[in-house]
Amino acid sequence: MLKIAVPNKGSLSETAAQMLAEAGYNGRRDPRELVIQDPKNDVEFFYLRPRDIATYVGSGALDVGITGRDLLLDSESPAAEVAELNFGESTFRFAGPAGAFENVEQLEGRRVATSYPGLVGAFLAQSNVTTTLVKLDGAVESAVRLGVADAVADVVSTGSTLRKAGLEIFGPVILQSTAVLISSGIQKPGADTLLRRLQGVLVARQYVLMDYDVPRIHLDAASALTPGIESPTISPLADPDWVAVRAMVPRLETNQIMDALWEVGARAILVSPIHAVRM
Ligand SMILES: Nc1ncnc2c1ncn2[C@@H]1O[C@H](COP(=O)(O)OP(=O)(O)OP(=O)(O)O)[C@@H](O)[C@H]1O
Ligand SMILES: O=P(O)(O)OC[C@H]1O[C@H](OP(=O)(O)OP(=O)(O)O)[C@H](O)[C@@H]1O
Ligand SMILES: [Mg+2]
Repeated sequence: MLKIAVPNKGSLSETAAQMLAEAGYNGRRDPRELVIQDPKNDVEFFYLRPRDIATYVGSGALDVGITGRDLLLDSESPAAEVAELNFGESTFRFAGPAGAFENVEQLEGRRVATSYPGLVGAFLAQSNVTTTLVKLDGAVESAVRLGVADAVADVVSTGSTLRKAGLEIFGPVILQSTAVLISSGIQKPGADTLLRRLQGVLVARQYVLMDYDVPRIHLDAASALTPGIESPTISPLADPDWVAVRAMVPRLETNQIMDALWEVGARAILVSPIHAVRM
């Protein structure tokens, strides 16, 4: 039975659970449940703190897991990143009081607060900068105002938490993070199926199905707008001068593509959601 680690709390937990449900796996109903078996799919889910997931997977106690790339690197676990999961996107940055710092070298001899001492320590060492790391559990943005650190290094998404704390980003991007699927490195039955199903969920979310009719003489122009993944499906219509076309198109480009198709003579343009995909 494949043992899968899933975040039990925090920013990643809801989307991770939703993706697994869309991928056809059983989820937990009670948020206090720690382990859930899904015998039909021959998998078992362990609900753990996202920060601990890389440790469990890296040790081989669990086979695969969903966590953040920043947490994986911070843990220094030997678990390997298998795929990006297109949620939980953030950057990891240094920040300090407005105007106080311009580059990472200016942190020499200063105090830097972070919940990611492994990640930040490795980055500073690589940059040949010696600092005192102040290890905090969260809300690190308050550390400067409260006088326990001169700067912070933390997860930034919209930047609003930093702004509210009167801090400004400076220096290089420490890391671009995203939710990732990680593996112990030992190939277990079911791991490939999990990956394929999750990738199917990502594609189903990113694409819609577009159908339209177009005069045969304009087919090349229309097909160029909707090349699909491999190539569009072209079907004959009762009227020999017209054809029907079906292709997957990126969800975010739906309206621009419909406008452009209309311009080249396509009509009866229909868009439908994709519920599941196996590429
Ligand atoms: N605002 C955010 N936007 C996107 N990703 C985030 C955000 N905050 C944290 N993350 C990501 O979530 C993961 C952190 O998991 P963690 O359990 O610490 O979540 P959290 O939201 O900080 O929860 P908590 O602080 O309540 O424990 C990291 O991979 C981090 O990059
Ligand atoms: O750039 P923003 O969109 O403001 O998001 C970034 C903030 O979100 C997370 O905080 P969280 O709410 O998880 O609290 P924590 O610091 O206690 O973990 C992260 O640690 C940052 O503080
Ligand atoms: Mg947090």
